[in-house]
Amino acid sequence: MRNTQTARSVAARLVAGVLHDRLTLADQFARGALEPLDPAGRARAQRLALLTLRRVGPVDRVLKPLLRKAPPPPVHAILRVAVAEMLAEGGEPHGVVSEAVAQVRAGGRKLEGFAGMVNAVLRRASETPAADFAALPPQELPGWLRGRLMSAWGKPATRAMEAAHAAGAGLDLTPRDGDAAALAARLGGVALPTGSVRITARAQVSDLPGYESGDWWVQDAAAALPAAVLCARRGERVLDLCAAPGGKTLQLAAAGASVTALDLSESRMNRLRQNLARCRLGAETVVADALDWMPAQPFDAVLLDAPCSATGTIRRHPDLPFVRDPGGLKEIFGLQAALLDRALGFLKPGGRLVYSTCSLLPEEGERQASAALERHPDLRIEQPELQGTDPAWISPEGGLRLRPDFWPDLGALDGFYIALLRHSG
Ligand SMILES: C[S@@+](CC[C@H](N)C(=O)[O-])C[C@H]1O[C@@H](n2cnc3c(N)ncnc32)[C@H](O)[C@@H]1O
Repeated sequence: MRNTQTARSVAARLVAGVLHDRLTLADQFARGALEPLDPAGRARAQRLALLTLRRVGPVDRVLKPLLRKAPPPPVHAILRVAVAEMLAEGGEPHGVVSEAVAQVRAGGRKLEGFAGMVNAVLRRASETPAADFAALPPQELPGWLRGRLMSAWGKPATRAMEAAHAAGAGLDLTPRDGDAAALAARLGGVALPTGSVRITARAQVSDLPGYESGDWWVQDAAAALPAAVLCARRGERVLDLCAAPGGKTLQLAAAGASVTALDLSESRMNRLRQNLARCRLGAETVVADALDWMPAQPFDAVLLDAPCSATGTIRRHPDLPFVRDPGGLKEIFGLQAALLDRALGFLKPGGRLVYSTCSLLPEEGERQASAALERHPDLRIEQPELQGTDPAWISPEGGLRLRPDFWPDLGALDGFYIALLRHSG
């Protein structure tokens, strides 16, 4: 095959992998999908795939009237990536169209017959004014998730979340020394009200000043808040349960706590250890199932960042809605409740627990906290007091609800739920 190893062709294969084979981008990267490219090509292929997946709905609105029937998945993906590049990124039509045609020609006997159609369709698509494309409704969430979000948060909020998903996410950093203003000035970013730094310019993470010396780590502004709510103090014994790859462990260790980080996954725990080493921070690491493990001594505080649907992270992972379905949700809700009960048993009397999930579903947030209060009559929920958060984000039971339609002027944040729980004594 000729011409199959460009950023555009790899992007098209990634998009087909998500939309047709229902593979996450992470799975495809792990299988070596980016390997044929140099570092700049890899970054470009990822960017193009993300750009396309965030706009499949609008792209298909442009393509549908131009197609007599759906072409084979590899051709469809080439068309989708090309339309996204031309209409959302201002890609120069001549170059985009001729490479798309070359990709189809290089696709062997099954695909080469589509070259003429691809040429004609993309030329017509390129005539769409960019402003008309930008005005199309954003990519909709799949029905199972959209329905749940509509009933939890209402139609306007769900639409606003879809718009935030389409807009994507900047690069958020957590400063090791907590000085967001200084780090923002050093890197040309913006200090966010909650203490994270947002980099809006395109940047290669490992090229940014302070990466090697571990002066900061990548962490969405919302993901930085569970540890902020826990507010670990120097010398406290803190358990980070479900810890890997360790963004929250780094925060707890940077606060001076004596941290035990536990996770089920050895490979993810290795990433946590690498992150600790880069940031010159220390923690005890344990690879174990939290449901079987027993600590030698109870803890002052526990942070339980439970496994979840990850529906709060679609800004960063636009592949998720296409590959996930509601199957398995009940099981994960049950695991969250079991982990919460287990984690409460690891606390000293009067100790505190932060329960968090990067989910938009109340079943993984508000309802888990309320159900825990019912199961444990001596448990109470304390309202978190955090700089930069809006009092309207406190939900009726007292937890903190974060959604991607919040902070529209600052570039949004991931969806999260955070509750601070304490035994009465
Ligand atoms: C949401 S992620 C944690 C992210 C992490 N807290 C951070 O800030 O980087 C959930 C983690 O739970 C771990 N996990 C799932 N089930 C577990 C169990 N039964 N015991 C321990 N860890 C578990 C997964 O391996 C995964 O790393």
